[in-house]
Amino acid sequence: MLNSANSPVLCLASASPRRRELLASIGVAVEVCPVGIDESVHPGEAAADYVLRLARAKALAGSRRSPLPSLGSDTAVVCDGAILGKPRDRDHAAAMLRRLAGRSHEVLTAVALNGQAGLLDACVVTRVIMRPISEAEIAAYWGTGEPLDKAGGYAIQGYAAVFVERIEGSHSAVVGLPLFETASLLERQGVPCWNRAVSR
Ligand SMILES: Cc1cn([C@H]2C[C@H](O)[C@@H](COP(=O)(O)OP(=O)(O)OP(=O)(O)O)O2)c(=O)[nH]c1=O
Repeated sequence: MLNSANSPVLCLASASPRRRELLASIGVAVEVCPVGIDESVHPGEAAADYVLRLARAKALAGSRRSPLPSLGSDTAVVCDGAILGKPRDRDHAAAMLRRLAGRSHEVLTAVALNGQAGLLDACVVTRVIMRPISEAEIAAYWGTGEPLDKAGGYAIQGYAAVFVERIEGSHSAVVGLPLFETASLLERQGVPCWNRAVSR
């Protein structure tokens, strides 16, 4: 019954295994089409504009690779208005975690879906509140290997869960794809999720 057991219904314009797993969790099987996009921030660009621009660009690039409806997404960690991308190295990762510890920051995730209804998008903001983190923990966390490919240098779905006191918003959005908003976009584009044949 679930699409995940059948043929792909969506082109996922992303190299992120998290996004593929999140879509599979709501019964959406994808064709993975990673696209190379310049992720530099434009001067003076607001964080929401930035993630939306990248999500749209990824979705459109996916549409050039596949005839299926195409989904792109982007996640950024924002602290005091500064966009924190992925850490370059150990020192950069440690500096990011020191900055995020003992306070709250925002995670912005945009999703764009190009399909029969055109290019539709949504942007979700989630507040993440972290407890203070010791220098020993910061050093040990680097050793887990988690920080490198994550915005802000941490993974809420992994070892960094012990640092996160609470969130206000969407857990799936922090991991890389806001599932509630994504399901709504899929429905508007006529792309089936697990509940397509069930009345609401
Ligand atoms: C904050 C946070 C981010 N992340 C991830 C989500 C995204 O995959 C990544 C941010 O980088 P993105 O550029 O949004 O995505 P990506 O490079 O992984 O994949 P692609 O551009 O091909 O779609 O950080 C977590 O997995 N957990 C977290 O807690």
